[in-house]
Amino acid sequence: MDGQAEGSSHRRVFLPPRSEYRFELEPHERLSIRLVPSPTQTGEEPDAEIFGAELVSGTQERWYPFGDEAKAAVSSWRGAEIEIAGTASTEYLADEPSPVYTAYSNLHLYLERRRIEARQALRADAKLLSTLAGSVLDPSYVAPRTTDPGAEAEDSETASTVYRPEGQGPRVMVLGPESAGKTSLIKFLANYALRSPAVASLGKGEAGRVAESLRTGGDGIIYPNMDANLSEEARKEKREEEKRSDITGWWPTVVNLDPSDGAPPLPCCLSALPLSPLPLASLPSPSPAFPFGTNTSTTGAIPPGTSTAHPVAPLSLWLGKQNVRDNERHFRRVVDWLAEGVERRLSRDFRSRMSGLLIDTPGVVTADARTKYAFLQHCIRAFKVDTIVVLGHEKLNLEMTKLFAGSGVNVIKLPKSGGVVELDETYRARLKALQVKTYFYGGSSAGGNQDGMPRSVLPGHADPLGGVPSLSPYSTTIPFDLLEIYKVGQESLAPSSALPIGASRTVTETQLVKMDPTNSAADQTSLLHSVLALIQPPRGGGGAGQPDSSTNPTDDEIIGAPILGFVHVADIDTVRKKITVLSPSTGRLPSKTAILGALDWQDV
Ligand SMILES: Nc1ncnc2c1ncn2[C@@H]1O[C@H](COP(=O)(O)OP(=O)(O)OP(=O)(O)O)[C@@H](O)[C@H]1O
Repeated sequence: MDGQAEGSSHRRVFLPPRSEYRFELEPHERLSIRLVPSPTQTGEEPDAEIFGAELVSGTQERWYPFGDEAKAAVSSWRGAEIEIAGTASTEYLADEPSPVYTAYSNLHLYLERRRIEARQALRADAKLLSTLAGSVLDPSYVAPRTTDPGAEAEDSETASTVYRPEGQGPRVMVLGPESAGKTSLIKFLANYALRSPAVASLGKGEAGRVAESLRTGGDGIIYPNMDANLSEEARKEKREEEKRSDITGWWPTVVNLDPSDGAPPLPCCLSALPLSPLPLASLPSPSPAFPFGTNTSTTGAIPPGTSTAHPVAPLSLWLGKQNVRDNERHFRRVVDWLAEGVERRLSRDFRSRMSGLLIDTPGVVTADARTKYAFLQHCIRAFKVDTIVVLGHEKLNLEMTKLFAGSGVNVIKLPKSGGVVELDETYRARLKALQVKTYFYGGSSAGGNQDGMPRSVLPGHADPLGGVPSLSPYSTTIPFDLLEIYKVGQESLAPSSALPIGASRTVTETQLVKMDPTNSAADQTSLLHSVLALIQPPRGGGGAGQPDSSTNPTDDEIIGAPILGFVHVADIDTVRKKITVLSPSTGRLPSKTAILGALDWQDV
């Protein structure tokens, strides 16, 4: 296709009502789609959406770009005509009915009812309201961490009794085998929630205050005495404005517990992404590198996009592995910390609380049945899941129903969509490399092909996919002893003679080990070309020229610390005892405390 004038491939496709047009892009293929504004055959307004994100037609042609091997489907309730530019080696109109129009939208309606009930409960509960609006948390509304470090899953039930369900929106977990369409369903449910005509407010005027807070650069969270300092006149003006602005749409939090390729912001992370219907209520699907919108917080370099919903203050923790089964005990610990972060948020942000959680999970494999899905059970308890959705897996559905019978957890079976694409290992490896590359170098537009030949830019492709600008990564050289790097659960390489008498050399699989690049050649080797997560220094950081910790932080302080950014280890100078790292933006690194995982990358 390279070198071919893509303008020649403009074509129109007619979508009958409740149909689905699917496409799958190969490497180097790009596509643009727009909704043609002409009325349907029955004279109705046409409509089209991609995983629940509406395509908007207007007087000006509005094109939606796709690339990076994106695979998706355009669905239409009333029927529509779409115009397509570019080529896709696979594209077809589905010949079987899509579950989007039946099972998936029914699920959304059920969740919508649950959110409205939660809103009613919140509006009616004065004590809870004052708690939520307060900056001081009432501990009775915060679920504590479910387990103590190292405790087994079975112990966790007793610890969760303090949790209060009042005013909680639905907490949905989507389960299924690999490539069941779990992430796509989460995106669909998130988009439908964001687009809802409901107003996530506590009553008249609340939405205006949220808007005001966001407009003035705040976090959109309403604190109790925010109005107290205003003059009477300013208050009156505000009340007037509040009447005018009612933000519609819920504020769901997507929790991603699947650290494999495609995880936001990078593989090996577990994240909670509180979504906001402002400025625009949709998570589009231009590239699989950003499955849930662009994530700005960890780079500091990417300005929030105006064309996509983006998370407000997302929380990412470092698992350091792409497969949760590689070290399940460690996974559970990270999950507990993430759940605690989410719980704190839901206790002070009423809109997130009433909107609920949408939890994406790694695909289950047959081996999980042997351990009774122990890691899933742990996550379900940690996040106080009340609705389990099983996508296209009879046995898993039966087993979940049995496991949670009588526990108040609702298990719902949904069909898998025929459009879901099985992704192979080489695709997954390319996606992982693309995510890392995009993090450091930003997006690349489709301005030229590999031979440097200019090619006609497809409509909508002048800017990089996802609106992520190109970045010029910055390299910093740091002495070994200034950067504290930890790794999880590997045997210490100290010679036995250096250990106290009687001490065993084994380090438990969840213990954190401080790396020693000065003395350990093995540590130097494992650091080179790795991507390190920089975490919030547990004890406040050490300032310029000083290491972050004077005393060793505890394991939990490190595991539970939010990720502030990532660096790539480009070079290790063993003679000068320095490490050269690449970061996406200039300026001081956000932290000098890092964790190593299994994520590495080389620019090829
Ligand atoms: N209806 C559809 N039409 C076309 N492509 C689709 C459709 N539904 C899903 N896909 C694509 O199929 C692929 C797999 O779907 P998805 O990522 O949702 O599955 P998953 O169950 O989350 O997979 P994993 O187990 O890898 O997490 C994705 O590239 C997605 O965009």
